[in-house]
Amino acid sequence: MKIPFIKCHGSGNDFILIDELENALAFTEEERKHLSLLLCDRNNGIGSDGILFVLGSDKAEGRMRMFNSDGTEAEMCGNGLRCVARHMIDKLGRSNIQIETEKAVLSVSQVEQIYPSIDTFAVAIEPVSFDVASLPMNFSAEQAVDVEIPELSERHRFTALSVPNPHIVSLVDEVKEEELYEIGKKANQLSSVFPNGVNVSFVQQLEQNQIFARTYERGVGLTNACGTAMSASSLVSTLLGTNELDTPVVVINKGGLVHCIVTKDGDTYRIQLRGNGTNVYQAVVEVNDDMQAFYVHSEERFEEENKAYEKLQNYAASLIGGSRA
Ligand SMILES: N[C@@H](CCC[C@H](N)C(=O)O)C(=O)O
Repeated sequence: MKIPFIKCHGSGNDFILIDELENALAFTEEERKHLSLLLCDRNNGIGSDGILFVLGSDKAEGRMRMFNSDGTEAEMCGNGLRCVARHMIDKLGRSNIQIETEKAVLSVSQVEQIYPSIDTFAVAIEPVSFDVASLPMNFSAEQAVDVEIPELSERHRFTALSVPNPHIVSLVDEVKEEELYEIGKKANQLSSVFPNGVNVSFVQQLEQNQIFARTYERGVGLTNACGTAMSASSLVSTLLGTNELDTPVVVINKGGLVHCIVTKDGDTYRIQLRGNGTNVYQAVVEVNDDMQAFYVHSEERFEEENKAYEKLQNYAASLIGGSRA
């Protein structure tokens, strides 16, 4: 079968976007899982953190389903939703639409650029809950805000929240990648505490309304950035750190930067995530019937937008004293 796709990314969190509706494809659940395992593989596949399947919806202009590279489906994907928003906005020629996701119908729009020449998309990250049952997480209280999880680490404190996929966030003085990898891996093997797994983030407050976030993603491992994690991290560092409500928090990540705006409406927190939705190339992948082999042809690259994105990446790296040269 021939499958047209777009290779795209949000903050370097990269995806294969397949529009099932546009291409008259209707995969079974097993096929979506198999395609994710086959195509996301960094060594033998196309290589990506996940697949974004775009489907029709009777509640919104479109529907997104997101599969991690290990073939599991996630409730939500913030960076992926920006890519799907861009795809649908380009397709429909409208700058404000709604996309159905597993847990909610979410507003997405094209907004003011966060950096010169970077088309920017704002997506709602909702619903947000601090109830441990919403992750789910087995814990001795209804919420786990700034608590120790001795099974995971004796050094760090964590806050658990769903946005609506499951996250734990730890504010640290310095993000140590190896330590994050170990804790993230352990958390995803600790089914007595996190029966459905969890995304684990380390967050460093750089200055007021500016943080650096790094995430070990459930179903993937360490990624350049995770949109829901950056949203969760902005909220947690607003509650426990020095960020302000209603003010863009600049979240620097390994793949660039985004802005997150946290608002409070009564007891409800809302987060808006703003950032790129960059297309790298589009192509057609031919997959054999048993989904064990594939061939990619007719690749068309989007050079200009990728050059523009490199400038954003260099700028983001300069903010944390790094260089991508
Ligand atoms: N990278 C995503 C999140 C993808 C899903 C996550 N790994 C999970 O299983 O919850 C994002 O940008 O939010």
